[in-house]
Amino acid sequence: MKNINPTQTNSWASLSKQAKEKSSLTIKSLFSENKRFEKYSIQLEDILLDYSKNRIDDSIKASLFDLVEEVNLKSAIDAMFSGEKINLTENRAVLHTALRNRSNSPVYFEGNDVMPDVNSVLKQMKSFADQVQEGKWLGYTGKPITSLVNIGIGGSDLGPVMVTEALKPFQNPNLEIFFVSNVDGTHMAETLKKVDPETTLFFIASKTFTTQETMTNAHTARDWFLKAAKDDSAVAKHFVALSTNAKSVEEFGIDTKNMFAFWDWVGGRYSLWSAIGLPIACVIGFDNFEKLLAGAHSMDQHFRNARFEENIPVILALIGLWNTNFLGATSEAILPYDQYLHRFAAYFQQGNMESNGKYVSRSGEKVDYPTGPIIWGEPGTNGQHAFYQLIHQGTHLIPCDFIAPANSHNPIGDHHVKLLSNFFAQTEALMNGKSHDEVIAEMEKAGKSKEEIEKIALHRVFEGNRPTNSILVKELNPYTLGQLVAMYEHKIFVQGVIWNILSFDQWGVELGKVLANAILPELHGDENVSSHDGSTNGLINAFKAMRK
Ligand SMILES: O=P(O)(O)OC[C@H]1O[C@H](O)[C@H](O)[C@@H](O)[C@@H]1O
Repeated sequence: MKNINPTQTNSWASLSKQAKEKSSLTIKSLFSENKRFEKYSIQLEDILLDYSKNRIDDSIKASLFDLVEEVNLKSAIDAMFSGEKINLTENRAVLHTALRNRSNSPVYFEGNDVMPDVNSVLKQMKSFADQVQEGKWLGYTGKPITSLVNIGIGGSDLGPVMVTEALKPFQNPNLEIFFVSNVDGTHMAETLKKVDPETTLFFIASKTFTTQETMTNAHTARDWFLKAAKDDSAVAKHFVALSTNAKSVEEFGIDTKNMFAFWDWVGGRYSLWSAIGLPIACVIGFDNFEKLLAGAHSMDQHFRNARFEENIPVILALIGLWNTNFLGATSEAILPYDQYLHRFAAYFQQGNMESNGKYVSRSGEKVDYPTGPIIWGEPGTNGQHAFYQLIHQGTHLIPCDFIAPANSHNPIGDHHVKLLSNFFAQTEALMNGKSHDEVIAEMEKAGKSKEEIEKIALHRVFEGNRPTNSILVKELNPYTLGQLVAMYEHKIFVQGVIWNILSFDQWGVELGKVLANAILPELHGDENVSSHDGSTNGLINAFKAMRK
């Protein structure tokens, strides 16, 4: 992968120029071209992306595609898929695509095909998941497992949470799943109240098997379990490990035959396709887990092979880049019109922000352009009654991705058409807005007095011209969810390549961890602490005083 400062490219210069010249360009006006929807939308199997409601015309679009040529995106994609160590600071390859490589064609890492290992863990996962699904995996008193508790954090939590929530309609009704991530004892305590040691299976999910939160929770769960089981040998029936670190798994007391392995070329936030996905496979069944992988694989193929002009992740990346670097947006909202996707934005908060929240370039210099935006969002229509006010009339430009399924798993009465009418209306409103004249005409028609119109009219004006993407999916199922997740993963990758940053490390999470480890012993005992700055000392000492 080349080291190219994007701002030094010709296309960047052209985009900057166009951003200035076309600062008054309105999305609405772009629809004077009546084929805009056809030209600015793209369908891949059951997913339709409409990106026509963006402040992008043909020449901006052309310059954006020039930019990916200038930064050599094609070779970067090849480097990732072919196992090059593109995670330079950790000297690691980035091969989560191999985990869902349903074609089984060889994928080489350091000269060896990784597919036999990938397939062998998938086989082990299938055998285990089948037993849990069929009620054949029995606890220490001979009862089938009914409760699954995943103990993990970050990438070892968010993916399985998001997917199991999204695919609830596919869940085995005999199984219930819980997630404990926070080191706050409350998370564990409240979960343990709901489960029975005889019928509970714990998944200790940690790539490193050293993460403080996860290890603390795992020990607490084991103590709780042994208090009931009173027999160390029962642990084997109730604890499995999902990790790359066999040594620490063994030290914890989990038999390595109950360990499901993955490899350091799988990044934590890209790991739901690996053994980290075992709890997913257990609750929705292995067949459905394979469909999730197949969906992601189909998006991988599309990303790798489609021309950039027809490439969904590339297009999404370029639109995001335009909004961030040329229109000044600092955040992006992900707004699923599907209650099952209620953790989708949270999942991609880690995906995006841990990947592209970086100010140092690949060459070790401080970048002088914005990189990854803040990602946030909640399901519609709840968001509409909470924060859409700011999206419509606030001072920040917030590009939004609206996502909706055409068919609901719960077709009750007219709920779904009501939901979808909002999905369509919001992007229309964000684009068109409502002019002062329209407001006045509307108020006059409603018989409002001149004084009232004068007093209120301006507050009822919507500037509009706020960019959105709409992603319509025939149905939310394992396959389409796999596609959607891989789509955003690759969007993040493309943006990282253009911004010339390293998307697959996460040094920014380290400092806080180290300082917390230094502070931890200081929290014991009564003596005053004076080793920090005034504020930190003051807070620690106040905490100690409150504890007395
Ligand atoms: O899976 P683990 O090794 O326990 O790591 C869990 C998480 O912790 C770290 O702080 C990283 O920032 C995350 O990327 C990772 O997913």
